Amino acid sequence: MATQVKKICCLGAGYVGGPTCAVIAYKCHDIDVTIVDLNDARIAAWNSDQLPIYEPGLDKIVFERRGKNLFFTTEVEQAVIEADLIFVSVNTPTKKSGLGAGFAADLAYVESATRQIADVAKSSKIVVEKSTVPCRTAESMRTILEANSNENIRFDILSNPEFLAEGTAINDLLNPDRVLIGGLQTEEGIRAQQALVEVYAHWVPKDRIITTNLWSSELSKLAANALLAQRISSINALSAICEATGADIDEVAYACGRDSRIGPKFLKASVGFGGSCFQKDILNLVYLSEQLNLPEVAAYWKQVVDLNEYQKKRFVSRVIKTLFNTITNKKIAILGFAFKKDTGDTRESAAITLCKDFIQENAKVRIYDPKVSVEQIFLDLSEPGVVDNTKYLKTRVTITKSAYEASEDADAIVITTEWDEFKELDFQKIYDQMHKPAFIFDGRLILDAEKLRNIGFRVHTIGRAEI
Ligand SMILES: NC(=O)c1ccc[n+]([C@@H]2O[C@H](COP(=O)([O-])OP(=O)(O)OC[C@H]3O[C@@H](n4cnc5c(N)ncnc54)[C@H](O)[C@@H]3O)[C@@H](O)[C@H]2O)c1
Ligand SMILES: O=c1ccn([C@@H]2O[C@H](COP(=O)(O)OP(=O)(O)O[C@H]3O[C@H](CO)[C@@H](O)[C@H](O)[C@H]3O)[C@@H](O)[C@H]2O)c(=O)[nH]1
Repeated sequence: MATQVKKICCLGAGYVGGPTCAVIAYKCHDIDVTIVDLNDARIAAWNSDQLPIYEPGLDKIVFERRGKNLFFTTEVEQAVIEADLIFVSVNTPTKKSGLGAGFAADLAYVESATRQIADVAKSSKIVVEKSTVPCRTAESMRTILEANSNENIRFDILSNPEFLAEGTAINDLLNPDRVLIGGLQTEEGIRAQQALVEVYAHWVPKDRIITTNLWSSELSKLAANALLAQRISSINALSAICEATGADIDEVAYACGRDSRIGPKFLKASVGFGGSCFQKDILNLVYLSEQLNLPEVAAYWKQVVDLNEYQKKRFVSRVIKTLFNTITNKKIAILGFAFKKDTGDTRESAAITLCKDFIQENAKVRIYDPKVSVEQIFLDLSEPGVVDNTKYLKTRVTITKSAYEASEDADAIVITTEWDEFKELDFQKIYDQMHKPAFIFDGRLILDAEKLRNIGFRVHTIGRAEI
């Protein structure tokens, strides 16, 4: 018989912990879900009308269950003591210093969360690794937890990586392609695995709940992200060939994607992938491969990230070259700052690299994004440690309230995020208020180039030759 889970605690109220556990509360009224975080402001926001993250459909779910079987608190100890299953959903950023800096995942938050559980638990717990971690991290967690268990307390450890994508998180959680649960293949491990299967089975068909051993589960998360990012780097590499030959990347992607072995998804050329996961997780895989003395494997995956950097730089060069090899004091309207549409998240957004490069070239950058705050944009563009960088930035960067305001007197528009509202803009109005020649660089292939050319724009699209 599987243990029945009645109380869940989630350590980490971020982009994953918040939506994931809110959906569990929404679908499992018989389970109490408490999401905890060390960050007071974040928890206060989860308890307010203005949630700390923007995600379509999230408000409805949180507002419906909050205070009933969904709770947000900074009282970590109490929540851990009461829970029978604990998700560890803390951040695992790339290490900035020390061994493996720039590649390895920083596991300090995972370890401290694990120690916290070991320190305060007074009864047996199922501990679930939700964060994305290097393969075999569960072993270190188990060692820490087992060193603190006794005849009255045992800890079972599971790996349950999250596959949601930002912007579609709620739909991804409500209708997942699969849920992956890895466990030790012992009697107790399998029992713990089944307990978590039963939680998801409240709404996920059982044939979509995959159970594997711990290490396959951990590695599958890194592998899935590496494979997805590899598709984008592949299509972006082809976009460079299209620009040089007259082939059209959307047509190439469509033609290739119609092969059922390839499939149509994740073949959209862009200014480069962003987000908190792809780069971090591939670098993590590169580091793991090197640690395993597999340098050829490491080099193979590293190329996916290198190509992504190349794509961003290639796009910047195209803009500068087209604007007569200088953008000094030219006004460039940047439409979109988030790393993709339908999120306010800017982590590793290609727009950051592009804006920094334009500022380096002394351009005046006017940025509009429907969901990213002014403070966040300045934070992303500032260079830590450089004195008065913010003061300088304010002379170069203007954040506007609309795409129209951003493009006033601009020399060029650069589309960096594929927000739907950019497709609906009145481009005649925009053209009329821009310097001439008026340039548009579509880094997301969302605009009708023909229509824009008829208005008078000079249009440059990623993956298409200049006309
Ligand atoms: N963002 C995504 O779309 C996504 C998707 C799948 C997996 N992941 C993975 O999930 C993990 C979390 O990502 P995220 O985007 O939610 O990160 P995040 O930074 O938004 O949230 C992590 C939260 O954990 C909190 N925290 C750290 N240590 C804690 C502790 N000991 N106790 C309580 N709270 C603590 C932090 O204050 C922070 O609010 C990462 O490993 C990430 O790779 C992220
Ligand atoms: O065809 C495509 C698809 C995506 N992107 C870009 O790739 C980045 C990542 O997009 P996406 O994968 O949709 O969003 P994430 O929220 O980063 O989700 C990825 O990373 C998560 C964190 O690990 C995983 O859980 C998800 O399964 C995985 O899709 C964004 O900049 C997109 O604009 C493209 O350029 N072309």
